[in-house]
Amino acid sequence: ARQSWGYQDHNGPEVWHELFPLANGDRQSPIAIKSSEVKYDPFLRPLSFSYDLTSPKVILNCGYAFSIECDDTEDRSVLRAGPLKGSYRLRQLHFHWGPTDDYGSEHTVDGLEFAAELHVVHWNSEKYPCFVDAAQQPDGLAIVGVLVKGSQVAFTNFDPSSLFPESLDYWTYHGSLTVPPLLESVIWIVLRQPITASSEQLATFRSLLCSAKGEPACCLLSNCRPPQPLRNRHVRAFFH
Ligand SMILES: N/C(=N\S(N)(=O)=O)N1CCCC1
Ligand SMILES: [Zn+2]
Repeated sequence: ARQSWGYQDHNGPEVWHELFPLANGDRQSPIAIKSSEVKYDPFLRPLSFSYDLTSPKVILNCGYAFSIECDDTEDRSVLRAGPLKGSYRLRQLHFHWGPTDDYGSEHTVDGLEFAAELHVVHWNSEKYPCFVDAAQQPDGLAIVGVLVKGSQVAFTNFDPSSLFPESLDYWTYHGSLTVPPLLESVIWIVLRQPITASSEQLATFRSLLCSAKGEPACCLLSNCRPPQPLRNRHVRAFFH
């Protein structure tokens, strides 16, 4: 079915509220992280993840990005600890990017926009039977956001942790999906240290098509939602 929303003027983030009223909700994502306003939380634990190389199954164009979909029928690849209670099962990973290397990340840090952003999506498999159910719950999903800055870098294998930066320092806050249905079910864990991608890799992102087969080719030049109001939320830091 034709996608009802996208990133162009007629169907982009500024009009998502027309079809998805949650767009104006109180825990929307992404946000602009202001490092001077985050609060160190000594009770936050280090992230703990274990990813099985065989979990990723397919890579596909999901219309708003390309995503690597994983087999989440059992607890083979999980994320634990950090700000989380219990364990969250790997579902999929995908990227967001912009029309040039100057911007394209969804979260920003002290006004800094990065070239792109990786999202590694997990769901609370201890409390809920499946991703779709978990996505309706305030503690249903945990998404690791990895900022990507433009430059030359080697880039290899499917193990999502191969894409994590050296430091696992992170900020965390309660938010939402950044794409419709914008469900406010996400515990965001945004890593402080960015990874790097080459200009050629970012250009390849932009060559992805958002037009359906048989339609005139239309490239997905950008798929990043701008930061949303923080409202009555605090961002906690794992690091000093
Ligand atoms: N995780 C997601 N979006 S995002 N950009 O919040 O990570 N989704 C997973 C399936 C539908 C959207
Ligand atoms: Zn995303």
